[in-house]
Amino acid sequence: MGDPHRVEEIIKTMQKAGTSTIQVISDFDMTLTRFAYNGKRCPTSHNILDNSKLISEECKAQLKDLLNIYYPIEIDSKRTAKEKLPLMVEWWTKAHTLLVQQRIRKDLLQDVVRESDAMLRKGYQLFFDHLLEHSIPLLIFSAGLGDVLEEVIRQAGVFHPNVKVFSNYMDFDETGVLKAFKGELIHIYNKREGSLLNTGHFQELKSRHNVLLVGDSLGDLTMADGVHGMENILKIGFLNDKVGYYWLHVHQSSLSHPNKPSTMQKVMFLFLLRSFIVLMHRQLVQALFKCRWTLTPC
Ligand SMILES: Nc1ccn([C@@H]2O[C@H](COP(=O)(O)O)[C@@H](O)[C@H]2O)c(=O)n1
Repeated sequence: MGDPHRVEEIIKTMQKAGTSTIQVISDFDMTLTRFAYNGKRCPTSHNILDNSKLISEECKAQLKDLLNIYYPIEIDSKRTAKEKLPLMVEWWTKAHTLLVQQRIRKDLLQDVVRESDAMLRKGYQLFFDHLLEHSIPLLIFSAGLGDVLEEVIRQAGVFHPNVKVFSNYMDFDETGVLKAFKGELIHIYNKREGSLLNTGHFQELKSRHNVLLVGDSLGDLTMADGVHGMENILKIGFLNDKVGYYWLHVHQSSLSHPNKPSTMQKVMFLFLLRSFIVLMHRQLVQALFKCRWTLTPC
């Protein structure tokens, strides 16, 4: 936390305002799902499909090549969002074109998810159930694959009525074969609540001015842009491998990412480290003395 006092203030204000004023906006991949389990990377909603039996070996190799080219760009903290945006659109477009060529069958998506290593984050049950219990809307904004991620949530038994997903959805033909993707492409830099509200489906959100925002990348920071009359926002970022301290640099007020230390913090740290070493040394000397006294017969 950049400013723990401010975070505490926000939490207290939100608690006082009550559950009827809150909405939760969350990213999906690597935020609601696990980043790794037993030392192994968990799949994104795209990866679930990419690595499945529905994709030919040749296509798998092509999708992997794309991942190897574009993922390092996605997490490169030296490039600006402006620089990355066209490249991300390029990645998503190429990958979706390849997926469409695979003639994926809708009725097999359930199996693919069941056979995958997809896993919701530890504590997900409590999180989803608690929001339902208090009728708090959970909006999931994902640049992943809507049909796949919905299935992950459904199979985990937490696709409650208060959960709304905003993502890339597949368009199937009358025989249930993938023919295209519906609507505007959603990538990591255009996830916004504003576009949802314009559809008129979520009028109830207009009275919810307090937001809990959860994500893991820079693009996720703007997911609440467009929330009407926002009063308080608490942003929680998961530090996976997307150099997360930038979250704090941008929004110092309410994040739980490790920050890049200031000079003052470095001086404090060195001072504390020195005090700790001196103390340990003293205790060690005392212990040695004590030891000698105990061992020496009177
Ligand atoms: N072909 C692709 C394209 C993107 N990804 C990953 O999906 C993530 C987006 O999903 P969110 O729920 O986090 O919005 C993104 O971080 C990409 O790394 C992919 O795996 N394959």
